Amino acid sequence: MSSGNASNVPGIITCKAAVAWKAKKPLTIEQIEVMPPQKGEVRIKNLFSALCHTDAYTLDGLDPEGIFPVILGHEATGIVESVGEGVKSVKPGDYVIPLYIPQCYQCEYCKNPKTNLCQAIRVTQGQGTMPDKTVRYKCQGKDVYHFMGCSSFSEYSVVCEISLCKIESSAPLDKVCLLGCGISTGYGAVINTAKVEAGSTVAVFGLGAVGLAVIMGAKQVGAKRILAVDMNSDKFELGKLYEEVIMTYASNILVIFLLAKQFGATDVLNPKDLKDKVPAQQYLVENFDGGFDYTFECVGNVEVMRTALECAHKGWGVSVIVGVAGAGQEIKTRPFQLVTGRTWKGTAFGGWKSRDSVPKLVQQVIDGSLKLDGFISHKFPFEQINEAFELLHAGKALRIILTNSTDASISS
Ligand SMILES: NC(=O)C1=CN([C@@H]2O[C@H](COP(=O)(O)OP(=O)(O)OC[C@H]3O[C@@H](n4cnc5c(N)ncnc54)[C@H](O)[C@@H]3O)[C@@H](O)[C@H]2O)C=CC1
Ligand SMILES: N[C@@H](CCC(=O)N[C@@H](CSC=O)C(=O)NCC(=O)O)C(=O)O
Ligand SMILES: [Zn+2]
Ligand SMILES: [Zn+2]
Repeated sequence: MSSGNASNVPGIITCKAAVAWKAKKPLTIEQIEVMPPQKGEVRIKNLFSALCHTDAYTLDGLDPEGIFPVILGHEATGIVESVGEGVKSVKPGDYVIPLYIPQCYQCEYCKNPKTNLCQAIRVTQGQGTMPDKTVRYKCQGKDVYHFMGCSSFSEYSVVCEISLCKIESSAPLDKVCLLGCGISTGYGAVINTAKVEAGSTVAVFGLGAVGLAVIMGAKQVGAKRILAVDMNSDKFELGKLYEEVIMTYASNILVIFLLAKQFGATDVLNPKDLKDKVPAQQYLVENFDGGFDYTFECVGNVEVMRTALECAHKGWGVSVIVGVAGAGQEIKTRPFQLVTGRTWKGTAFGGWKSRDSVPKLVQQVIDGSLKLDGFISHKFPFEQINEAFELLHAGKALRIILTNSTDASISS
């Protein structure tokens, strides 16, 4: 790797990255060139990054904004390597979490307490570039696009200063990467978006890390009944999935794999078990006191979104869409469902204003009030990234942490 020069101006870094050249094809580990950070930009060394379903969705060609070749990845912890002109909030050596929803503090969205959707760089971020409409990555002489403003499946990446938060150096860096997306999203969906009250009833569809974080949040706020729904019954109990994972990937498994019930679910349902093909919403309304106070869709399936809305309680039930549906998909229901008092909402990053909130969530991890271990099923070296995608697709993993850098150290 070559870095820097005699005048202290950062130079091009040559390092490894997992490049997605095309949709639906495995990533390839390549030598890439990472340009120096420009005005308002920061170059970071990614230490740990985790896979989110949204990375798989984009690699599968389902994202209308998907663009290739690209470096995916958006749940990471890193260390600042160099900063561009004008950068004040971080300096080389600071530990950081990249944020796919930035916080500029200046746009009308940042000034509005009702939203976390800073729009300062949204257009160019969606086009896979930095705000000046150019990219900072090259591979085999070709430009490679950025992803969600993060591209953490690279040893080094360049991100906007407004897309970074500085975190405590004492944080467990190999775990708090999860706060860059999935766990913050599920937890925030409960706390910020739905504002679930103690004593509520809750149904959660989809028991990946996002859905399990919803369950964790619902339990924390004192929900009295939490139904966990998944087509994969292995997600309900500590056991079956765990045993299979141990047998297959014995060298990589962590001995912490808590599933729906361990997170706080009081009831579980596999819709495949419903007799006589009764629609799931009908079954749920009939068997759960007319429906739930709050429901959360954490799958990305528009049929499930409809079920989640229609099993929210008549008169007051609120259904939150968390899952991201594929290009061309649309939601539908009878308007009568809304006329009769159900509310349909959505959430991005759990409603957290990112730079203000993520350092506080990290602090909660440090003080032990927010626990992340149960969301981590595997830790792999970065080079095993394709195996990690296969496990996620097969429903045999929650969050898989990739160790991006040889000098990253793992907390106990
Ligand atoms: N709105 C936001 O800000 C964010 C949205 N997401 C989205 O949230 C969703 C969940 O993400 P992860 O937990 O990472 O995914 P995951 O792939 O780990 O988990 C999804 C779960 O849904 C289950 N599932 C699949 N089909 C189902 C069905 N018909 N009914 C019930 N369960 C079903 C799977 O078995 C799996 O357990 C994805 O769509 C992802 O793109 C993720 C992060 C942030
Ligand atoms: N690019 C897609 C939409 C993808 C999407 O909805 N992303 C979520 C985060 S998913 C994280 O894992 C999100 O927060 N979106 C807000 C945003 O401004 O993109 C499409 O074009 O439909
Ligand atoms: Zn994500
Ligand atoms: Zn803003």
